[in-house]
Amino acid sequence: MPFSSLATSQLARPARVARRYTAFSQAPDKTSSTHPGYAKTMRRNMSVNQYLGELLLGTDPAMRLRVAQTGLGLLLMLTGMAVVLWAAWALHLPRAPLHLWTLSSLFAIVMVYMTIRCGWSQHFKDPSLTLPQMAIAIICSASGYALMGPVRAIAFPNLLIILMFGMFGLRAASAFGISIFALLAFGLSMALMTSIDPDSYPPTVELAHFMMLSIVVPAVSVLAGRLSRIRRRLGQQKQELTVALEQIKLMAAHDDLTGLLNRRHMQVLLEQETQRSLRSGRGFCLALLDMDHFKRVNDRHGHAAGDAVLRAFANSAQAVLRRSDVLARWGGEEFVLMQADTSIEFSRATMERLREQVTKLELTFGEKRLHVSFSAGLTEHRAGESVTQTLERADRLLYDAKAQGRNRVLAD
Ligand SMILES: Nc1nc2c(ncn2[C@@H]2O[C@H](COP(=O)(O)OP(=O)(O)OP(=O)(O)O)[C@@H](O)[C@H]2O)c(=O)[nH]1
Repeated sequence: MPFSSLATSQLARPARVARRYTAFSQAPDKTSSTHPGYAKTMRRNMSVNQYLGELLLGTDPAMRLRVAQTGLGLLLMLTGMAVVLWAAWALHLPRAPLHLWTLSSLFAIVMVYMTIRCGWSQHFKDPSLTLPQMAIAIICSASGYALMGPVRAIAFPNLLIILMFGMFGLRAASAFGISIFALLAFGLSMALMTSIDPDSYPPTVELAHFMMLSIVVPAVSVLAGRLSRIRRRLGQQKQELTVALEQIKLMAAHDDLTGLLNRRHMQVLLEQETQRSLRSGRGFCLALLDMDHFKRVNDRHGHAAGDAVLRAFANSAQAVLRRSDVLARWGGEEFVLMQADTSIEFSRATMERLREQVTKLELTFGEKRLHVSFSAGLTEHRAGESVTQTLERADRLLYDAKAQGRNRVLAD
């Protein structure tokens, strides 16, 4: 090959490789997120996974958890059975009884799964069927022990797993009951095999097995019972914390004396309403209310009477206002009312109704009777302005209302 052609061919190679690479990289790759079919493929894959997940576990989160836990337990049983079958095959043990055992155990497993998955178990106090599941697994294990001959010791760790698995959810009495049941089932299996086949199941060995089980099984049940108590206590504490958190949230948002929203929370709501109004173009009305001559109430009747007046005002206001209206204690004897999606005319009418209602209030302190009133400045939030600007306008109107003799609502 002439040098020039060699050179050309050698030089041309990288270019071809590069072209091939480019062609390859530009080929429609369905696994690439830029490929138009990618989203569709992902959707299809997702839906297959979702479909299988929903078919096996269900959609209700509590049911999914229950079935998943049962599934894990059953999977362990299945793998245990596989080990037994393998050992039987390797040691040339009689197959027929083991196959019958495998089939009946599989039937029991499927029945348990179906009972939980189909929701039939929800009629019971414990929808996870912990005790029946454990009892079935123990019976399978004890009957397997009778068939496994030289490899029957496999059944012991299996029994411990069953006990550990189920006992987390059981109360101490049930945990104790099921461990007695396990001892009886294994004791029966051992006694039976000792009398039927003493060569493979020598009485001394079986007695030693049983004695060991009698020590280990109750010990596991005690430990599992303790764990279950800790778990229950943690659950209870979590519940108490949730309730406490709810109370704290409530207290953080409300005023102790009147039960109305407090200033901090109202400020958040006002900001939210301003943003909402900016997006929707629908305004809201704001009123600043202040009790008249409140200092005099305190001075003449005492601070407790002043507190009672504030509470009475809050109660009667809530009776007049709509559920969508938000009234908050702004501080001292001052309140803020926010009415969303409300015209100023409607808002003014509401304020007048409230004013009349409050003037009709009659509070008695011993011999003395007390009438109160409030003054208010009412305005509409204007698009684009801040809450502070709206509040300042309401405050100016309130000031004017006070200046004009009190017990009145001034709106702009
Ligand atoms: N009882 C009681 N009094 C309060 C509370 N918060 C504030 N006050 C009192 O409310 C009074 C407010 O008085 P001022 O601001 O002078 O106003 P006013 O007497 O209502 O007079 P005008 O507003 O001009 O009608 C003060 O005496 C405060 O001590 C409270 O929670 N309970």
